[in-house]
Amino acid sequence: VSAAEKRKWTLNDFDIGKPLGRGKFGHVYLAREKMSNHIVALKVLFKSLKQSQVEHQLRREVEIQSHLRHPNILRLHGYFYDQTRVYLILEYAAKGELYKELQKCKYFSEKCAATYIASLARALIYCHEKHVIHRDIKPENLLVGTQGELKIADFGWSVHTFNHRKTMCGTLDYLPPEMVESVEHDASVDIWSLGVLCYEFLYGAPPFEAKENSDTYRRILKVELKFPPKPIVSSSATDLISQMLVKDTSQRLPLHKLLEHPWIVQNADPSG
Ligand SMILES: Cn1ncc2ncnc(NCCc3cnc(NC(=O)Nc4cccc(C(F)(F)F)c4)s3)c21
Repeated sequence: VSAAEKRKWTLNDFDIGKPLGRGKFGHVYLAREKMSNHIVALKVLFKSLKQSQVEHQLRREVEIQSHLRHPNILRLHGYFYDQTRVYLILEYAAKGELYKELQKCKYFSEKCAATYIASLARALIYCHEKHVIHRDIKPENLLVGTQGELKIADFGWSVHTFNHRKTMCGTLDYLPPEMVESVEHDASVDIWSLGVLCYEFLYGAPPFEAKENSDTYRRILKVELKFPPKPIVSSSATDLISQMLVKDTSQRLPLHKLLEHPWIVQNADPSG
């Protein structure tokens, strides 16, 4: 871990700037580290989040993040706490939250959507090579950097897959079904989420959206996938989405095959 990540930070190491957004569990501010003049995003977790509770999860997030260095993954430099709050020191994504851009323009062009999906696929291939599954890929967790590049943020819910095996290396015998079930899920959960995201980028809403959660749940389990007539979307795009939103995890299009799919090859801007 770099020296910066090890040192003990305090709030008065930073000048606090404008609010950037209110994420789950806390607010995010623009901030400048006084000594280096480095611009960062500082996430201040709500007091309600007892330090003890989040401490281990934060430590795991920092641990996972410390192994990840990728242009499409937002850096978490470290965290610190004072008597009242916990603070996360994050890379600043100058163009903010992707979901706000999606709300504004309703849906993205095929070229824009393909470029975003390709860069996310590359970032997820990188994560999976490091046995990290994000598990929470959605517009709210995607930020935009100065060059318009996507940054996957918030690994607060990600897992190191071999952790499971490590804890399970002895035996699965004593695990209840739900734990065995969760051990089952693997990197292919991120392929499914990327397929949902691709659909939402092109149509402006996720494929299984329904008023009631129970309906959404049923539609996901049935993979009730329908492509609306408007906006007009190419058949190669719907072909790609259909290969990702597959119930059988082993049949989902692997991420490296996604990068070779005609829709990506013909539409994604290689610079990402
Ligand atoms: C809005 N916005 N605009 C520009 C910009 N630039 C950078 N960042 C922004 N927003 C913050 C994005 C995040 C990245 N990583 C996160 N990580 C996290 O929030 N982790 C986390 C939360 C609560 C509890 C726990 C715990 F303790 F339970 F583990 C862990 S949030 C920006």
